[in-house]
Amino acid sequence: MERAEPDAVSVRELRMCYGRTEVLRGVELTIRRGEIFCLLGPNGAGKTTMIEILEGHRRRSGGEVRVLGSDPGRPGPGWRARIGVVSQSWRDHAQWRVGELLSYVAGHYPDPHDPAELLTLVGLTAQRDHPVARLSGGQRRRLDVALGVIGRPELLFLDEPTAGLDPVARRQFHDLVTQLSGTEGMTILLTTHDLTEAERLAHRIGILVQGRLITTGTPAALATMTTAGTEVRWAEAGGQRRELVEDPSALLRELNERFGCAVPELQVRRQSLEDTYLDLIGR
Ligand SMILES: Nc1ncnc2c1ncn2[C@@H]1O[C@H](COP(=O)(O)OP(=O)(O)OP(=O)(O)O)[C@@H](O)[C@H]1O
Repeated sequence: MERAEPDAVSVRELRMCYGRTEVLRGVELTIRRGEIFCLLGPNGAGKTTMIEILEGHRRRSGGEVRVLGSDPGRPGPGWRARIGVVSQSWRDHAQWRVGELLSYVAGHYPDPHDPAELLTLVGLTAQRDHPVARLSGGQRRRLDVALGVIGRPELLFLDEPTAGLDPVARRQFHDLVTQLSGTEGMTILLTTHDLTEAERLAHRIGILVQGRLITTGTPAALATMTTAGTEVRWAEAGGQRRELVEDPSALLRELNERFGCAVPELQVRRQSLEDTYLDLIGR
């Protein structure tokens, strides 16, 4: 019955106060099944608080929340096994061996992944017999992810999953998330401060500022939301010229005619998600 719920997450008028400080102020959000949704926002905006409420780890002050059809504040039996949380608490299990820990956690789920296959998927086969304490930061992060998805969750929460990873490990992690979303049809909610990561991974992005979700949209739609689209720069008459245009073709033709084929110091740059983000949070 619960599985007939069309959306993975539905949030209406969500409010959260710590004492007298209001941290979430009427958040409205829907995440469709199978979506990778990325929550962006400055430090202290309320992202972790919101994720903890959706995971059922924090009691909200007000509003309606449904996660996989249930209220995470009062989940039904079996609900917790349907969500995956990538946590760092496994570091307390430093003496466990990687493969043993994964097999132990798999034993708590009705239909878990095969631990050996999952180790291959996250690139930790060579570390199967290593104690958790001996893993590097990036390897631990992969183990965190393996532990978060071992129970084949329908919805996975990732709070700043690539913080501290080097560029190669980060790219491998992106491939892993895309693969999990594609092959398992998993819904994924992640937070990050890396806008390139958000652009690369997310089907939709939401920007949370001071406890309010001020906009949601696809990365492409958000990138051109607050500006004309393309920035063209060139040098002329001893100075720098800059124009923002929706379609640069006409301007480029005009510059070519004016200068011949080599327009001095020509730069053409699409407006990025970062431009919109900085513009929106700066307002
Ligand atoms: N347990 C708590 N008690 C009191 N205030 C808290 C608690 N947890 C978070 N806060 C406050 O709530 C606000 C939102 O914090 P939260 O961690 O949700 O933000 P965030 O968007 O995840 O930030 P960051 O990007 O820095 O991780 C902050 O002002 C923080 O100081």
